[in-house]
Amino acid sequence: MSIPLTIAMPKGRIFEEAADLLRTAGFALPAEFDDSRKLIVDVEAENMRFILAKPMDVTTYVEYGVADLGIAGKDVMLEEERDVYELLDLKISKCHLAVAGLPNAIRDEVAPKVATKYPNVASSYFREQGEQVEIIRLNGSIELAPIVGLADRIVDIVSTGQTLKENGLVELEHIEDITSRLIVNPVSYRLKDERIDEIVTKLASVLEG
Ligand SMILES: Nc1ncnc2c1ncn2[C@@H]1O[C@H](COP(=O)(O)OP(=O)(O)OP(=O)(O)O)[C@@H](O)[C@H]1O
Ligand SMILES: O=P(O)(O)OC[C@H]1O[C@H](OP(=O)(O)OP(=O)(O)O)[C@H](O)[C@@H]1O
Repeated sequence: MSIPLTIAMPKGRIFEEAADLLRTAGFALPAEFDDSRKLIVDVEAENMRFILAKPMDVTTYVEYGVADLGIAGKDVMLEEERDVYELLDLKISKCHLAVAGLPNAIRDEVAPKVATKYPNVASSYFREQGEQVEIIRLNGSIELAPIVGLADRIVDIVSTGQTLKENGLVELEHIEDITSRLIVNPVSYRLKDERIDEIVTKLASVLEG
C-alpha cells in the first residue's frame, strides 16, 4: 500500500483544468469529485485525500502541513509568500498580472490610489518601480474601482482582456505571467519524497508529452 497523501485543490476556475490534468496523468478520480459539494473527497483507489479550498487559501493549507501537496496560482504564491516549495509548473489557468486604468487619465497624483486583491504584489511592484502609491484592498470586481473614482489604477489578473475592455479600461503595465503550480509542504517532501516524486514524474510526462 502506498503512503497516504493529502492534496489541496482550488475550487473555482482552476479546478476543472487541474482535475483533467490529474486524470490524464493516470489518477483515477471519480465523477463525484467534480460534482459534489463535499470539501473533503477520499479517493481510496489512489490512497489520496483531496481537500477543496478557496484558491487564495491553498498555500496556507500546504504551509501548515494539513495538505502535503497543493495546486495554486503563481499569483497566490507571490501574494502569500508561504513557506512551501514549488515542484512543477502545471501550465494551466494561464493569465497575467497587470496594472490597468482609464485611458488618457492624467497621471500626476503624488501617491495615486491603486485598488487590488493583491496588496503585497502591488506594493512590491510599485516599490521596485520607485513609485509611491496608496494601496486599496478589494476582494473582487476590481475593474469597478477606477470607473467609480475609488482608485486611479488597479493591479489585477488579465486573461482574455475582455473584462478590461467591457469596462473601458486599458492595460498599462505587464507585471508577471501566471500559471498554476504544484506545491509541496517542505516536511512532507522530506518524509514522503518517493511517493511525491512518482506523482511529479507522472504529471511531468503529460506536460512534456
Ligand atoms: N481570468 C482568468 N483566467 C485564467 N485564470 C485566472 C483568471 N482569473 C484568475 N485566474 C487564476 O485562477 C485563480 C482564481 O480562481 P477563481 O477566480 O476561481 O477564484 P477567486 O478569485 O477566489 O474567485 P471567487 O472569489 O470569485 O471565488 C487565480 O489565483 C489565478 O491563478
Ligand atoms: O481578462 P479576462 O479574461 O476578462 O479575465 C480577467 C478577470 O478575471 C478575474 O476576475 P474573476 O472572474 O475571478 O472575478 P472577480 O473580479 O470577482 O475576482 C480577474 O480578476 C479579472 O476581473
